Amino acid sequence: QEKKEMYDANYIADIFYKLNSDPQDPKRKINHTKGFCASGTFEPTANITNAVDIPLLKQRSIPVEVRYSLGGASMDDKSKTRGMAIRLQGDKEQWTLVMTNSEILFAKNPEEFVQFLEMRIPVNGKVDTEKIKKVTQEVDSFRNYANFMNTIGISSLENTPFYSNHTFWFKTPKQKDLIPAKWKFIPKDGIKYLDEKELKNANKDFLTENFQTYTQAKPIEYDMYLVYPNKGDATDTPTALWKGKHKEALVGTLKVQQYQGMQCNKDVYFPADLPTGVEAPKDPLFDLRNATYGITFGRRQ
Ligand code: HEM
Repeated sequence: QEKKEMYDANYIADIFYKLNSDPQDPKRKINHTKGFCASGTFEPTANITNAVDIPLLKQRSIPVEVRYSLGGASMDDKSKTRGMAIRLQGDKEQWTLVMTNSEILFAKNPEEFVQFLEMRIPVNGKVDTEKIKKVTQEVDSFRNYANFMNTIGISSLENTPFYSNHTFWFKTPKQKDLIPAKWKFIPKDGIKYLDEKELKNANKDFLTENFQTYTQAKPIEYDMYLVYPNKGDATDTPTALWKGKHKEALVGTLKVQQYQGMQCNKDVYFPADLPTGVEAPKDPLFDLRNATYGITFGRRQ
């Protein structure tokens, strides 16, 4: 029990600082550090509120702020993990969705989350890669995450999908109980990875460069789907990969049009910022996640 209480948001913020901070730039974001900002619109599917009772989605076109990022403190766009944080700014309500290009998180609880990060902190200037390899195979969540990441490649943003990881809870017009669903944003250009030649030609800022070139002609579009669990799919952990076919609902289309510089790198995006009709996940990490974002944002001020 004592151990559990140690792993609060402050403790986890400290770990991120040990892993990712830069003494030259002490006020930078310490996870998903490199990123850029964009804007666009979200156009809900007509009548989607017949499936889920979210009044925000009655608005025909909702302005959106977007922050694309790389995982960790990587400064190289040729790394694999991507983040997309978006804020739907409706006339009356807003909805912040904070996602990565992985369908699953690497940890099912605070203990695993801490273990995953702590083993990556250099000791006497050295990262213990042997230990990381060994523990990755030993812990189910770590191994499953590593296996998932091995199935994907390095992608440009118009070819990158983004996932909620967590299962959220949705109000429907007819049922009393909320229903569980994950969400995903699937690029209309399809999910594709850079081939060897493209990788060789890409530089460490290719994501921004590609985005700016692409959006001169047209927006990058993603279809947002709710994915409903099948019988037996776990809804109480961000580590569960829901395999096979699922019932889905097309919620709407995100169109990302305008590059907006780097100013939003200073901002924070709270995954618990939800509109009427959507409720928080019931897993052991969501609240801690939000509390940690608050702490690291606070330390930047
Ligand atoms: C469960 C799935 C998770 C996803 C999909 C996710 C995704 C992201 C993304 C996309 C960002 C960058 C947001 C931005 O653009 O500013 C971010 C930031 C961050 N994440 Fe997560 N994350 C997850 C879980 C967690 C958990 C469990 C923790 C810690 C308990 C955590 C700690 C952080 C921190 C400290 C930041 C920086 C926040 C800031 O200072 O602005 N993440 N995450």
